[in-house]
Amino acid sequence: METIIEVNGLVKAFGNKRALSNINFTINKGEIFGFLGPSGSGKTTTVKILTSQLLATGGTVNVFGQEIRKMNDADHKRRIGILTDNSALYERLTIQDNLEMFCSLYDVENKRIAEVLEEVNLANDRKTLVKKLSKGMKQRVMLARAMLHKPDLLFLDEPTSALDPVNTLHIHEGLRKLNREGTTIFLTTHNMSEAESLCNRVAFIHEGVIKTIGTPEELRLQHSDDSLTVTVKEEGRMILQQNEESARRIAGWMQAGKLLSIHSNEPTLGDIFVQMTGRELQ
Ligand SMILES: Nc1ncnc2c1ncn2[C@@H]1O[C@H](COP(=O)(O)OP(=O)(O)OP(=O)(O)O)[C@@H](O)[C@H]1O
Repeated sequence: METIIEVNGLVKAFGNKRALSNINFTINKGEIFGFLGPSGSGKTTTVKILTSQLLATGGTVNVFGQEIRKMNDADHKRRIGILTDNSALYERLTIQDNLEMFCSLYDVENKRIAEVLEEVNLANDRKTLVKKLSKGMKQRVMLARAMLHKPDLLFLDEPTSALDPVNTLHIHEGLRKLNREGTTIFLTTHNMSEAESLCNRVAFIHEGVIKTIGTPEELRLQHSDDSLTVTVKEEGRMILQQNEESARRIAGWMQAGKLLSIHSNEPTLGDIFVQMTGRELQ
């Protein structure tokens, strides 16, 4: 499997404040990797270091097999797409003109613009001036810009933070499509349902330390308490532990046609985050 990002012992300090402590992880080609943590946990700092906008204090970061500090050549930059809160747009130009400028910079044909605008649900707004757009629409234009050149690696810092649920779903579809076409995605979020629906693997970061890394499924299984919630006619809803006694009671309710629903109590990623850190993700 091809490694796209390899981070070893990453440390970042701002003066005497440590924002990141001994961060280690690897991301393989084709993954959608989620970096989950509450505000101030170190997500943006990590993205900035991985995209060479900020220098690390210690440790090593390799992207596409090359040390990030040596990654200045245009070819490498061309392979990366970035959406962060400091991605700027030209306010006095239209969406189309903004994207055309980026096309010429990255040697992409203008016809690609229609495709990305479709993916971010802005196909009918391409002639609108950026200064007239809402915050969520601007975020979608910035996302379109980051996707325009079909980068091998896409960094998204809170990509749907300003979006309503309908546009969030639309964007998720667009990101899955880009991922199927070969783009590896590194995504930061404090939205656990976004991580559950999009990410192959997630890392939990808290106060600059990675608490755990795994697939959402692995993490749910590791933290599941094996209990079941059952709803029974005339008796209501109850929680049962999985054992012989519960199996006998469930079989009895089934025979009597009284079992209305049964499901395992798997924790959400948000529940697991609280279990591990004592803090909510939001
Ligand atoms: N330029 C800076 N100077 C000093 N401290 C900084 C600087 N940038 C970030 N920090 C501190 O580093 C820590 C991590 O910040 P970071 O922006 O990476 O968090 P985050 O997880 O991205 O938060 P959010 O979800 O709010 O964007 C915070 O304590 C923050 O105050």
